Amino acid sequence: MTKIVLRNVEKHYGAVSVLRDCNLEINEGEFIVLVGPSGSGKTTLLRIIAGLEHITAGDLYFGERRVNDVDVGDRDIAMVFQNYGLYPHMSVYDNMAFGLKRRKMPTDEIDRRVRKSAEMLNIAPYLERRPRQLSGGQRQRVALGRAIVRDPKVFLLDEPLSNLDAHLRVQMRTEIMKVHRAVSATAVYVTHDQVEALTMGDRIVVMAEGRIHQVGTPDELYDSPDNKFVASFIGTPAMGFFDCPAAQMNGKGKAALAPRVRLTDAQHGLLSRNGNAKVTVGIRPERLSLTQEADETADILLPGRVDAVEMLGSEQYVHFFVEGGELTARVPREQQVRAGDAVTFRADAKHLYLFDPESGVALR
Ligand SMILES: Nc1ncnc2c1ncn2[C@@H]1O[C@H](COP(=O)(O)OP(=O)(O)OP(=O)(O)O)[C@@H](O)[C@H]1O
Repeated sequence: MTKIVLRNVEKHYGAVSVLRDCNLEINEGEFIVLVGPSGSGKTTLLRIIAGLEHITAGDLYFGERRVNDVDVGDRDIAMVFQNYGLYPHMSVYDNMAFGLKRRKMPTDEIDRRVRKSAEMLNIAPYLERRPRQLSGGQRQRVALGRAIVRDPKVFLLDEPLSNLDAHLRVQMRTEIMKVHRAVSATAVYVTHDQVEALTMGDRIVVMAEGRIHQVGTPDELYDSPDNKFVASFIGTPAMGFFDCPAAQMNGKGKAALAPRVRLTDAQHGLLSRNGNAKVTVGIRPERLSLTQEADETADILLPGRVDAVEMLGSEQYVHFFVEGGELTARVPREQQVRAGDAVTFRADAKHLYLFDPESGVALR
């Protein structure tokens, strides 16, 4: 186990800046997930931790030791990749033993470690097979096994489940977390899938365009996103937004189709402190429910028109336009809603998120 610290890390390829001013502390034994859209710099950050990429500026520490210039082989890390990286001509056993043999570990110790890891990962019956004789899920277990036999201080995983089907992916998430607990190494896991991030991470690092936007526990990111990007990226279906003049937020509603927004006193205070003429309002889909236009009890009343309905079996996602934006609501399947319908949704003021429309920063 080791603590990993990044201070003001930058990565440029020539004139192209790929990572900008990245600061992060990963605690000993923690399972950290780097999540973000394609091209946000997750893999680059992971490869920097591995020592596969050089840092353009800034510092990287493993514990107290500055490792900017330490070779991959001297960092005591193990990596698991999306494409497994197994040797096709070797048996599962030899794939797992390979790294240990190269380090001249005694044969009986290698055997003990390979068999113990194979037991843990339920691949003991396949030790004599070649990788091509295994399913995708079994190959991924071998790749994990090869990493854990080395008993590394740091475990780096780059989209290890993205080649697996949806069902297997869910199963392997649990397996990986079990393995992590058993080996108690510090783990850094890259994914573009926010559900994977929320279910696996002790903490999550949300990245976009080479920057770290927010670091927090799944609850912190879900409940208190620092900006509109994090708010929209974390959560399925995604949070919807509409822009609203601050002056309209007095409970009256300007026109027949304008949202009626009756804020809490605290939210009014926030708006006047920030001095915004306009504000972006965000609402999570599970906080909206269908109501009538004349609903006098609602803090927030949102008349709109249905854009599309996604049926999911147990429930449906209703996407609807309101003045200033588009929202999504989770609606019980019994409630009949069709594209083109005029609808009115309600929400409680305490479930609103307020953002600066220019910068996207959450108002606090
Ligand atoms: N060797 C390189 N030379 C120039 N640009 C590069 C190089 N490697 C990566 N990049 C660029 O750096 C950016 C970040 O890439 P990176 O692979 O880290 O993103 P990512 O978040 O892991 O994306 P993905 O989820 O698609 O793998 C991308 O815009 C990519 O094109």
